[in-house]
Amino acid sequence: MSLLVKICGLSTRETLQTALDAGADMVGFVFFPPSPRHLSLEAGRELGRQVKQRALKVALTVDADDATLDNIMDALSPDIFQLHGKESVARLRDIKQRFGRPVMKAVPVATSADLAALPGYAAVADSILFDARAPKDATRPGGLGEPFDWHLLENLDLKLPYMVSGGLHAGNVTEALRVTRAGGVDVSSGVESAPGVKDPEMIKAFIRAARASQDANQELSVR
Ligand SMILES: O=C(O)c1ccccc1NCC(=O)[C@H](O)[C@H](O)COP(=O)(O)O
Repeated sequence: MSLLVKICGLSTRETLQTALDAGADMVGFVFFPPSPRHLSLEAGRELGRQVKQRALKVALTVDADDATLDNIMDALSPDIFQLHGKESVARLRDIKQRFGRPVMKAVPVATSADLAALPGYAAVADSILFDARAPKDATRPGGLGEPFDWHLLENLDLKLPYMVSGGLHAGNVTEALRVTRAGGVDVSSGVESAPGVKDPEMIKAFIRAARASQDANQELSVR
């Protein structure tokens, strides 16, 4: 199966176009006011129109209520909801039923104990995004540019598609994929020149490196 590459936290027409032209499979839009990547509904509507089915639109929310999700549906019509808060398994089921969209549940990872939540989520979610657990004093649960120990996923036996994220960049994405065997990679800080400021050259370099990793790891696996 082909590797999925997600560029998250896009907020300008120019950098969204760069990600689309460079072949991103998924483009992430953050709807979380404390984030430097937060989008207004109108900005989400405008950027969503630009995607034109060239990639999957991912709406990223944190413990959002139904009214917020309704507004995002109306503005962006996302292909996937990425739920990056403390959403329960029951809430995942509720959102899937109410909005009829696949949900990707972010699972914060710091130690192996964090994987205990997986079976419950895996029974309902359509995919999992493993991300570095945010420090207790963080202003947001993700997009912090810090990796977790990828070896924690080394013996993962998950039937669901999963992505790895957290502190990825063009220089470490190959190793992250080799260790985690993830089917997708997700990046935000690692393609920014400053918090919330996406860099076109960094976006292109990350996608190039991820595609090269996919080829390299496939070669290794057939040897
Ligand atoms: O990106 C944000 O600002 C953000 C805010 C609140 C919750 C999640 C957020 N990002 C989630 C993502 O999917 C990021 O791409 C992921 O955490 C990796 O971020 P980074 O370590 O900066 O590459």
